Amino acid sequence: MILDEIIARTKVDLERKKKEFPLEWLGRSLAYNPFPPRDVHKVLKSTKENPYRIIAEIKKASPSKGVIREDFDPLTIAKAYEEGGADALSILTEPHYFKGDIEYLTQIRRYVPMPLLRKDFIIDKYQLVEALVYGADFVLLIAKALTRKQLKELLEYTWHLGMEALVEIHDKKDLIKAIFAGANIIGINHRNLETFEMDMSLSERLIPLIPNSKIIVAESGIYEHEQVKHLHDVGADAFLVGEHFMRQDDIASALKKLKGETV
Ligand SMILES: O=C(O)c1ccccc1NCC(=O)[C@H](O)[C@H](O)COP(=O)(O)O
Repeated sequence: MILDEIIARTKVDLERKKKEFPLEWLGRSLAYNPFPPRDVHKVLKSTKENPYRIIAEIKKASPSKGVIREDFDPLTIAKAYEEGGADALSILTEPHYFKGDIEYLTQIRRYVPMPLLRKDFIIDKYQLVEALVYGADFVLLIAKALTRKQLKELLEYTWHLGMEALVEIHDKKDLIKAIFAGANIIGINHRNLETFEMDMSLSERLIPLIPNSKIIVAESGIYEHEQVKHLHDVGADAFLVGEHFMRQDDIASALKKLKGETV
């Protein structure tokens, strides 16, 4: 089970980090934090003027695809996303399976204006403080990786720190967890994180069950404008896209095309 494996590895790293840099130490650096979190609601909610909100992902590798992009410079990619009109960036910070690095958040935050998502396997409040210190505006919380109680506690602590969370679901059980925890932003991941199977009709089935007040993000397997248009028509506000962009030479043009702009 890959998700269990990633979480077990994350726990080992976490114990080491907590010894090396105790929470009190990390917390102290918040006094000098140059990166207060920014409002992500207004950039992710679809409007008439800007219907297709894009969260563009920076990821070198993944368990299902291996290395996706050899020529990988996170800041260059972030700038291309800015040029293409991305609304927010999703930055993989998990080091072993996605070849990410938490330092990418700080590097990118200095140079691009869009809100940043810390995309990782968050199971502990320590990682939320870390996300804030390194410059994240919002974090990923995966419903399947957490109990109801854990999800609620982590979500509330995220808000306490002034950040937001994208709460990711893959079925009705996850959705119920997300609603009970009080999630404002719900991501429907078309990818099953255990089997890697894709179900592109999942958004169609789950969106009608989500209260209107929530911001809805369609995640994974998105590569053409027709898909974005269809998912928007069934109620999605924003679209999380990784692999498609990571495989492009001209990332900015690919982003514009995905939004339906003529390039
Ligand atoms: O993608 C994987 O192999 C994976 C495995 C285990 C946990 C998470 C995983 N991926 C995270 C994601 O779902 C994607 O990075 C994200 O939604 C973007 O998807 P895509 O556009 O298909 O790269």
